[in-house]
Amino acid sequence: MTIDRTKALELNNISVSLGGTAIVHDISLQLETGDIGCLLGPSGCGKTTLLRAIAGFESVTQGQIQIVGNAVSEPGKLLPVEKRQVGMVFQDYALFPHLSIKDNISFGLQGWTRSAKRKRVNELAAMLHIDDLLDAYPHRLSGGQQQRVAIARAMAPRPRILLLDEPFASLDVELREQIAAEIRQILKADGITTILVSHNQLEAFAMADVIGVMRSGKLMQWGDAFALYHEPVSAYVANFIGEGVFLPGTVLDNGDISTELGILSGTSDTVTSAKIPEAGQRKSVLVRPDDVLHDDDSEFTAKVVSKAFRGAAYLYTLALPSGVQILSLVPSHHNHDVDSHIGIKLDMDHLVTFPQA
Ligand SMILES: Nc1ncnc2c1ncn2[C@@H]1O[C@H](COP(=O)(O)OP(=O)(O)OP(=O)(O)O)[C@@H](O)[C@H]1O
Repeated sequence: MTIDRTKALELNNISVSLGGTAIVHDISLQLETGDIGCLLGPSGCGKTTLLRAIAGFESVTQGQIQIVGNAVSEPGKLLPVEKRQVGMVFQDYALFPHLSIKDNISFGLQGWTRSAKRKRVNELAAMLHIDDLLDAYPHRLSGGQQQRVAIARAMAPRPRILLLDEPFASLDVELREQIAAEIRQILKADGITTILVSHNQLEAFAMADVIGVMRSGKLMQWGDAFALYHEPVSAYVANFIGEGVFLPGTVLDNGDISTELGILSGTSDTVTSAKIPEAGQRKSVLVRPDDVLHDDDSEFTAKVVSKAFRGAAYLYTLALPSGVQILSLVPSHHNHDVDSHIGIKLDMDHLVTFPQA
């Protein structure tokens, strides 16, 4: 049986200006029904503006936004927010202080019968573990509890799309990843298509099926966490997602790349360019910390510059003889002193290279 994976959200080449300044440039993306997408990027890159355009608070100067196949925004057309069937959770949660939690959650359920309302409120309260708070008022709740209520309120009318703007921003940093994973399960159980804004990649990884990395109003890459980490399309995305360094290298006649840590072969440049690189070209090879293995028998050595304890592993910063520094993630029972020399080798199953800057 094929599952109907209708496009819940489609952005086709949209641009958005604020006060006459172009903020979002020519962005296209799609989200399937029930999927969770995350817009990730540094402060000021236009994530919130894009979310607001999807919600209907901002109009587009170019392109089209479709929600479940209906054009809701295009130049000259802006379907009002209340007609888009979107649910929203803002950073500050914006609960109604004079309403009980129960009434906050059922606020958007006008027109529902009393029993249908009660059923939906109880169902969401159970999912979000706020059942015992239904008669309380917002001021009595912790930040985490208020956030759950805000999410329940936005989910209640079964919106076509749920929009979350930095939903974990006011929670403790240690809690964020865990709560993101928990909220993901709840959204998935309810089948709600969601798009959230974040500048924290761990949050994005824990929560989203698809992640869009933004920079200066542009969408640099739209893909799952694996693709962003292992197949970044640009040096910017490679730098932004995960840790890693660029190891200088030179293309050999057979397409392999000669580097300070040996000759590297494997698919390279498949992502950045269809052309086979020419011999002699200088390249930057993306080396992730998990690509660098400790091996006492290796012909290559590096000096330990610093190390950071990460629980199960140490993240070592190592200096190669040329001075180039690389990172290596090593199980923490291998404890090497700073300034000592260790043998290392690369273990990479595919190469990601970029033209050398
Ligand atoms: N009304 C406005 N008029 C002109 N420029 C604006 C307006 N509102 C926001 N901007 C600018 O638009 C850019 C994008 O802002 P936006 O809030 O979308 O970014 P963001 O990626 O969500 O950032 P953050 O993570 O800090 O919230 C910023 O440079 C901001 O200064």
